[in-house]
Amino acid sequence: MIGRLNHVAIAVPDLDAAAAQYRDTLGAQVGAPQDEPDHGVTVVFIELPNTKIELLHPLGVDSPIAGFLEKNPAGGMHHVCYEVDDIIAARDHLKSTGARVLGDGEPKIGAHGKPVLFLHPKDFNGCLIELEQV
Ligand SMILES: CC[C@H](C(=O)O)C(=O)SCCNC(=O)CCNC(=O)[C@H](O)C(C)(C)COP(=O)(O)OP(=O)(O)OC[C@H]1O[C@@H](n2cnc3c(N)ncnc32)[C@H](O)[C@@H]1OP(=O)(O)O
Ligand SMILES: [Co+2]
Repeated sequence: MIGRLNHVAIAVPDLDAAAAQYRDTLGAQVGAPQDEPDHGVTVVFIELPNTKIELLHPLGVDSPIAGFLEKNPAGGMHHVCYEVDDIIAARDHLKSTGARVLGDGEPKIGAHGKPVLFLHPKDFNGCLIELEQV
């Protein structure tokens, strides 16, 4: 069911500083910040030869990553995103296994304009999983 690793997300306390570090210190190809108000974050994507890094910073008052940054003020690995062919079939299969699908269970459009869903980290070895239909 899960396919390619689409991205690894890192929550950061200072988005501009983290983007500059990836661009200048690590010599990576860094995109422009994208506000995603529907998800409560601003994101910056870093293109790598085999996947992407997604830098995340809270946007708005009730960002879903605010609690994570309070617990991890220097930032930290936040989630991995796997690609799936059919996000509804994946969701229904996962729910049938007892996995918790976050939110109302309906996919939202993510940063790449594709449907995404999230699975509770406590159900997957402490790792927050995002699924993106490609
Ligand atoms: C523009 C979209 C973009 C894209 O790629 O397309 C994105 O990726 S948007 C990314 C931001 N959106 C989300 O993360 C949505 C899903 N996340 C959530 O709903 C919450 O973050 C949630 C429920 C995973 C955690 O929320 P919160 O921290 O407020 O809740 P708790 O304090 O109750 O946490 C419960 C428990 O889980 C641990 N936790 C929290 N976040 C993570 C994490 N990223 N990885 C691993 N574990 C996490 C937290 O420490 C609690 O553990 P406990 O032992 O009970 O203290
Ligand atoms: Co993501």
